[in-house]
Amino acid sequence: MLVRVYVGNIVHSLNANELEILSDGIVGVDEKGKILFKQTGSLEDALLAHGSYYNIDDENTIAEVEIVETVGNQFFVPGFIDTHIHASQYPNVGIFGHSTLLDWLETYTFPLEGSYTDTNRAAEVYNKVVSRGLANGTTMASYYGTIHVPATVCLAQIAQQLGQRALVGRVCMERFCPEAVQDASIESDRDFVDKVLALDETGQHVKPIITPRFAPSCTMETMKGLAKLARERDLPIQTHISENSREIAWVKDLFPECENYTDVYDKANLLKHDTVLAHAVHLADSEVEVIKKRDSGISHCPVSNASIASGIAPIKSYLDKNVKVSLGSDVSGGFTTSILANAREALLMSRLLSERTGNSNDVLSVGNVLFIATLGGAEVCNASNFVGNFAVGKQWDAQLINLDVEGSPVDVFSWQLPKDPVERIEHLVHKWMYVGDDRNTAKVWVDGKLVVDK
Ligand SMILES: Nc1nc2[nH]cnc2c(=O)[nH]1
Ligand SMILES: [Zn+2]
Repeated sequence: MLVRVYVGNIVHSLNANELEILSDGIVGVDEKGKILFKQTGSLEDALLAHGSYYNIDDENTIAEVEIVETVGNQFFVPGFIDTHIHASQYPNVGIFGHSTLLDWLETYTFPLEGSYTDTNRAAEVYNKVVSRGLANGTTMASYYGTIHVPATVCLAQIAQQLGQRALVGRVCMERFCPEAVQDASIESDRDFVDKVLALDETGQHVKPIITPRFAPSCTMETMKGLAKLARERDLPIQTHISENSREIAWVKDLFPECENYTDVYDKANLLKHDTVLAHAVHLADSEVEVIKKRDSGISHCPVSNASIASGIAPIKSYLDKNVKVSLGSDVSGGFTTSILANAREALLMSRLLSERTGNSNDVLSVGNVLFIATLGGAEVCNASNFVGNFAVGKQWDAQLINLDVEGSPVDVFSWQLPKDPVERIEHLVHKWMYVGDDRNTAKVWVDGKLVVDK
């Protein structure tokens, strides 16, 4: 049996507030990408202790050990999980003018999405967006495609081919948009679900996710039908919630029988343990309570929330209330696929919020945002039993970060580095968080397989 051993500087989240930083870490991974052991100390001792994994399989076969060791200013971190990205909107990144949500949808988004009757165009865009995400260290993403079944199945196939884990949603919408982007037929959803389930029987690589666009796009009856389908087939759900003030007022008008935005989804039975709610910028405390009670998760999309001027979500308070929180790029409301850029924006926005509220507790730490970028994402996508950090038994979904790479945007001054090895890695992580980009993502593994090697 081949065992790959990852050695050296290892950084991962244990929970929202605790980063484990090892300078002499050793993680052993089997051929199927499963983490067999994680410890510190001497490599020789570790290999001896786990002899049964690498010694002699039978009289003639000596199993192989492959070692990947960090050198210089390098460290391993878990792959990023982007819990909210519209793959179909990728051609529009950077193109949003002065719009805000509702006019942005009409002006830029619906016309582009309507064009995915052309599956060749979809394939071109989806190859690019999945590759770009992987190059930025995103090992798993929860995608919105469009209403089109062939194009959205194609997105699932491309993620599978390129080796990125993906939840893939056919967007369901039926009103307040051009006819070219209306299809709320449950038959389309059943067809889509069957086709994506057929691609991967484990559900750990690609899986369908039920996707009512947002409350204004669907009637209560349609949302109830989708919730029933998700529950019958044990599938996750994704939608948008409480992103923009005008949108919230509109939802109030459209659903006068409901107490608030969250109540619309609750009455539709859409809130469950694997429901991903994007944005959650302007929730009332009572709504946060309901989301927590249903064990649904939030996808925080800070770059999008700044770009189309939606507002600042109080993420630290959600974490303090033990609500599940993750990060989403929300391409193309957000102009980058980079979850590192979103983690940085989350940090900055939390500082602005704290200035406004006068509450220093609103400030997120680097550890907090690394958590929501990785393990938090796994929790929100109901995948934390197999990815999100380097716990024994999970799969090796990881990035090798190299601050010394040629052309690196980060300059490290060796005389400035703390002597203590753990503090030294912490210093490097902060440098990466604020100054780094995809040039520093040297290698990416999904399921133990190397999918990016720059
Ligand atoms: N950011 C964002 N919000 C939405 N609300 C409904 N649809 C969308 C979308 O495509 N992007
Ligand atoms: Zn969105």
